[in-house]
Amino acid sequence: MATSSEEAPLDPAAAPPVIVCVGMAGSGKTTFMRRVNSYLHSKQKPPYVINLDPAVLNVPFDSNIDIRDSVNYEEVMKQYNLGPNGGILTSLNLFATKVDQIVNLLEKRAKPQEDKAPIENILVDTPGQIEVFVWSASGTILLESLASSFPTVIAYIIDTPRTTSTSTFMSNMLYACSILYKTKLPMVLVFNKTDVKDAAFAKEWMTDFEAFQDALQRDQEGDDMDGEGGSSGGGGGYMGSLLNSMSLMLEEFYAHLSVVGVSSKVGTGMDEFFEAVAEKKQEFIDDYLPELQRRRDEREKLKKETREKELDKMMQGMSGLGGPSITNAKADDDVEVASDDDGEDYDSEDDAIAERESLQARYQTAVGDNDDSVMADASFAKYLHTPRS
Ligand SMILES: Nc1nc2c(ncn2[C@@H]2O[C@H](COP(=O)(O)OP(=O)(O)OP(=O)(O)O)[C@@H](O)[C@H]2O)c(=O)[nH]1
Repeated sequence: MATSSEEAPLDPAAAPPVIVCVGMAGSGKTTFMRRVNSYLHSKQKPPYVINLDPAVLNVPFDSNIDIRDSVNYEEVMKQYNLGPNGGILTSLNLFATKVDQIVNLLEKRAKPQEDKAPIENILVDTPGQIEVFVWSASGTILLESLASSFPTVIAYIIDTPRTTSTSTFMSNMLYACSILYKTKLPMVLVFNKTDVKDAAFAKEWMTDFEAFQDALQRDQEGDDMDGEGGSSGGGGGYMGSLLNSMSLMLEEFYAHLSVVGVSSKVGTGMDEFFEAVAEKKQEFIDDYLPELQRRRDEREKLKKETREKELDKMMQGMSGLGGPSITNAKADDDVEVASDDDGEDYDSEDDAIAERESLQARYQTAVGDNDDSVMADASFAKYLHTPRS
């Protein structure tokens, strides 16, 4: 029987976009996800929701795939003796081993089916600790796997009222910039909580360098009034000139972003957000997909070269066994090293077996059937269900 991976790949233009929501703790990421979810439901286009935050207590919307159904975060911390961040990271690592299953399932759901309409949007919620997700190997694997089948867009959520000083604004922009360069995916900047503070100031700072200069000046004056060097913005002295140069440097970065203002609480800005997602989806197809393909080809080439090198080495080794070597000294060395290695291997073999067994036991607990399992069930597919309610 043909597996989904053998079936015709999805046409990127017809494939649903994957919207990956990232944002600092308290930026309103969960509220935003809830709003987007209900907006799409109101348009009769229910999204496919994936929760990748193993530590979240309550998700105020139904998710189709929930990392918590597969990995027991508390148990991971206990079993591996980890803190909260290590627990999230290890949970993501365990979950990342199942990414092929997820992508296969999403590919199936994105194609027309007899009984179900194909999904039109895939929403992904990520852990509040951005760095754990964005900078971890498993985060990269998850994102790359999704991006290899679907146009993937990052929605970076920003707390607008807390970004009104030039220095916090710049910190946020640098963070967004680092995420963009790390993930290499198109990004929509979502200025949230616009019911409290309009995002016009931020849009202006991103498009008009002089407006940012004026704001810097104002922050500096504010700091001077504080007397102590102040904390309102950090526009003065060394900080002032640093912010100045950075805003110049970031001009190119701003040019590649879509910026929208939303209020997750009130519900404004949703149409603009989806327009931005459509724009970034097209950008993904035009710019990112060829780049992704180039990287994939490069990786394949490298793998092939390594394989050929190994094969070469092996063939040389085999021909060395066939008769007297013309480079005896080298051959002697080789034998010596080999026998040394053998001895060491034998000694450490017991350790290796013990280590393997203990790892095996932990892994068993992680994925196994016992009650302490950190993986709620090894037969993962059964958790890839439709919304619960
Ligand atoms: N006024 C206003 N408040 C908002 C908005 N969106 C979120 N909030 C509030 O911001 C706070 C944080 O929102 P969350 O959605 O929990 O933020 P989060 O980024 O998921 O936070 P973590 O769960 O800590 O990662 C809550 O008190 C929300 O009610 C908004 O658009 N307007």
